Amino acid sequence: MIKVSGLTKRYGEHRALNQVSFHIKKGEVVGLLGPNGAGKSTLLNILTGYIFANEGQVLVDGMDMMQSLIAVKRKIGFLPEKPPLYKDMTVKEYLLFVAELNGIAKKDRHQAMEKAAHHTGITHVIKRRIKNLSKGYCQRVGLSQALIGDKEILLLDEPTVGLDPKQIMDMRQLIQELSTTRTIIISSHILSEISVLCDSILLLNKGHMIAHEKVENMIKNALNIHQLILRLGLAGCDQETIIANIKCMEGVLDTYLVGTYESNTWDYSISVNKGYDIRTQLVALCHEKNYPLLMLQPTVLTLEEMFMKLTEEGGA
Ligand SMILES: Nc1ncnc2c1ncn2[C@@H]1O[C@H](COP(=O)(O)OP(=O)(O)OP(=O)(O)O)[C@@H](O)[C@H]1O
Repeated sequence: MIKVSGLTKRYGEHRALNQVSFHIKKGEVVGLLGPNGAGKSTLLNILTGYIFANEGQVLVDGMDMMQSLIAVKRKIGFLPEKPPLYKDMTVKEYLLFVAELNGIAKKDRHQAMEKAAHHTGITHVIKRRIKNLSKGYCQRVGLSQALIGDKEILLLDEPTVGLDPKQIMDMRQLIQELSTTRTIIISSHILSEISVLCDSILLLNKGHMIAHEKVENMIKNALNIHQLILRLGLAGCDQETIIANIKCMEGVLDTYLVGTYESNTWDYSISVNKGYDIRTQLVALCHEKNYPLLMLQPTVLTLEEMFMKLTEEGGA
């Protein structure tokens, strides 16, 4: 449904996107993740046709975005982080206006407005002024404007930001309902939200795409890495040598200094491939090198830690 190849966007010398390629199938719900400045908004803005890339190609349903911009735009609905609402209008006036902007014939606008309002459950407030609605309802109005014109693809930028817990649950349920018949990309910082709503995760970091994985694989990968926290007393320990000694053990993926959680101690995080239990070796190493071993605690990598691992320096 959406095929992106070699997309690069430069702002002056800075590359906000660097050779990004991915393929999203019809009906897929994709979570767009990445730390601040990763390029998420830039990517969404290119996919909505709001800005253009310097290099690369976007195909939507087989149509080249550059060559068939209007036809592509007709397929894509966009809910920006701050929906473009005219607060003095009633919901009905606003949605009719959006229908007009979408090029819908006058005789069909009313029906398009009603359909979108029905989808998002705001039919009972269409006569109210937008400025008098709660944030949750404003977000629903924003979603309705994205749906007007039976859009096949929805791009949702941080759709639950600023909502209270009840509104968040309602919004998620709404997105789940819409996802049964649409292709959706959701940009979010909330990993639990992405793992509930999405089929796959597209992870960006500093303009590079570093993963496009099914959510279940991402979780499985996280579970496949075991993590140990090793606490050593300071006496006679050279941190770099300790890290080097641990890193050369079989099965160890990474080791780094976490910090101090108890006076005169250092905690080290050790990631180990599933199937390896290096605890006995670690105890032997500490004994041999006289490292004061104070704690050795296994933990499981959460999706958040997996995300941190992939987006940290050199994580790709
Ligand atoms: N109009 C612009 N002019 C110059 N640089 C820009 C412009 N827009 C974005 N950038 C830069 O491009 C990079 C990617 O920005 P973008 O807003 O796409 O990231 P993001 O992943 O959406 O971040 P956030 O989560 O903070 O919204 C950042 O370094 C940003 O400073």
